[in-house]
Amino acid sequence: TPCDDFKIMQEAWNTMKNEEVEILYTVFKAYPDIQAKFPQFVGKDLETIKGTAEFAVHATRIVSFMTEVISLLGNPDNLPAIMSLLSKLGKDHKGRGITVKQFDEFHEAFHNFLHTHSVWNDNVDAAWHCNEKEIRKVINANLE
Ligand code: HEM
Repeated sequence: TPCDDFKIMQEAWNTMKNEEVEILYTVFKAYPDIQAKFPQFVGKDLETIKGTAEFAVHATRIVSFMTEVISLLGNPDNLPAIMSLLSKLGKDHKGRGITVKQFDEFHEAFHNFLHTHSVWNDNVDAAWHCNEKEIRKVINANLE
């Protein structure tokens, strides 16, 4: 299955994973309701907060989480670790009042970011979608 092509997914991600600030900026720009859930960013001008240390710190938290999960893919021994990371992410965000709909929005904006990178192609896309589907299932089950 395309899910087994996790290596091409990891290689593609490695070329983008240090664009933390651009990734969070893309998401906030497309969906101000996501920005509004952050006590430290609510009501502030996105262009201004983009350059702050706080913004970089939080962007790096999110993107490092993705890197951690993506790195663990492909080894069945890592499945319990992946499940526990994703369940915790879902539960912690549920506790903050964040919805599946907002994760869908995040997902869509994040994909717009991914697709604008030259490394993206049909093989990366297939591997990404297959793995992501499984990942989202676990997060959603804990958000609901
Ligand atoms: C869907 C919209 C999302 C909203 C509204 C949201 C909101 C938040 C908020 C308010 C915090 C706490 C910030 C703080 O304490 O300074 C947080 C923490 C965090 N978020 Fe999100 N988040 C979203 C999606 C995501 C996604 C997609 C990921 C990763 C794939 C993620 C990863 C994290 C991590 C790793 C933390 C820090 C650990 C924690 O406290 O749970 N978030 N998020």
